[in-house]
Amino acid sequence: MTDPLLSVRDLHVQFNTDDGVVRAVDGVSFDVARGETVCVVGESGSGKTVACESVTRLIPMPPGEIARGQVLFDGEDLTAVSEKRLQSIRGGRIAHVFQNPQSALNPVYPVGAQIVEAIRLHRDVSKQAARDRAIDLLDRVGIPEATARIDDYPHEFSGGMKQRVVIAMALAADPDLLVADEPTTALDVTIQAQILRLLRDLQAEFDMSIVFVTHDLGVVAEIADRVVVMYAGKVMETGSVHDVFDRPSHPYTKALLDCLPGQGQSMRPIGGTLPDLKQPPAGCRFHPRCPHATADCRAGDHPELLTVDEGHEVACVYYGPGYDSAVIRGDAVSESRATDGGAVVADTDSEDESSGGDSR
Ligand SMILES: Nc1ncnc2c1ncn2[C@@H]1O[C@H](COP(=O)(O)OP(=O)(O)OP(=O)(O)O)[C@@H](O)[C@H]1O
Ligand code: NI
Repeated sequence: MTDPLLSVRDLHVQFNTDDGVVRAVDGVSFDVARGETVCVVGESGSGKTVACESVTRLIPMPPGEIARGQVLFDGEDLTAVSEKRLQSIRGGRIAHVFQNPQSALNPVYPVGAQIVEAIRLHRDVSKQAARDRAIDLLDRVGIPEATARIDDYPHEFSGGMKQRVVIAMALAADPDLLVADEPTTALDVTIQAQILRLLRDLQAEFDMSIVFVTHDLGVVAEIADRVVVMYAGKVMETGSVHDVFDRPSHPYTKALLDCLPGQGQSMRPIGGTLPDLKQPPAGCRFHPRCPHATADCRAGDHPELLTVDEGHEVACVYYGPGYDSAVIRGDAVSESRATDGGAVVADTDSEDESSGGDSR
């Protein structure tokens, strides 16, 4: 097995504010293999952006601080390298794409000039060669008539087309890793789907790894190889997209999946709110909202990640000694569904039961 391209290890990122220390990322570890798409998912405020921006130290420091941990990129610890070294990696070997394409484009320059600049920043090529490559990139990301549009200004493109331009710019230096933070959230649904398909195609073509941040599990199903489920600064569950969708094993993951709109339903939020990251609850961060919480969940440290299947890890006491994980995984639920109508989970909804009990 080759080393992962990116290995985030025991990362602790905090914000030292007047009101106290916000522990936004609190001991997060995950790997990204070459050519792999890893989705980081979780509710708003769970630390997804802070974790991903810390990879290239994009968070404001101060008030931000990487208090502990390592970010190994191709074996080099990016938390320890010089700012100069980091600048050459940013936009070069690691490219970021953000939610709002507007913020990545300069309104006073034509898009082509901006892509040419991005290319020439990281590659020693002539202006003409860079311009040809810019046209090629615009074409590859699906801008129609790229040759004619290269000298257009950002405002002459629609939101979806602008995001394509930004993606072309991110690809300019042929990065090994693309970090995309909710790149489709601001776009309408059809455009979202097109951009996701585009990223999937480009990944294969450019042989990139992608870290994709989203709070939308529908998007995860669409593009992820592996998934990191975050909650309140912690990794709650991690595994392949099949592990997480077919055998969700943390009550939080299950709750997120239950929020996915089913037939004729709209998105439902999980009950309760995120904990205060300045004073997180003792024990499992999710216990105040968890229907299965026991005294063990309410005391001590947040549970360790435990391996439940190869490559599938869960931070929940139910996978430790003395507990029956079937209660969470639902093996017991489907059993009892067949016999007593599935009264194990608290949210028994009689209408759901009559329509087959499919709560997803
Ligand atoms: N500059 C800052 N100063 C203080 N706290 C911050 C700062 N930036 C982020 N935080 C806090 O860090 C926590 C994690 O935020 P983050 O943006 O990573 O969440 P997220 O999972 O990306 O959410 P979203 O889905 O809304 O983008 C939040 O509680 C947020 O308020
Ligand atoms: Ni975010």
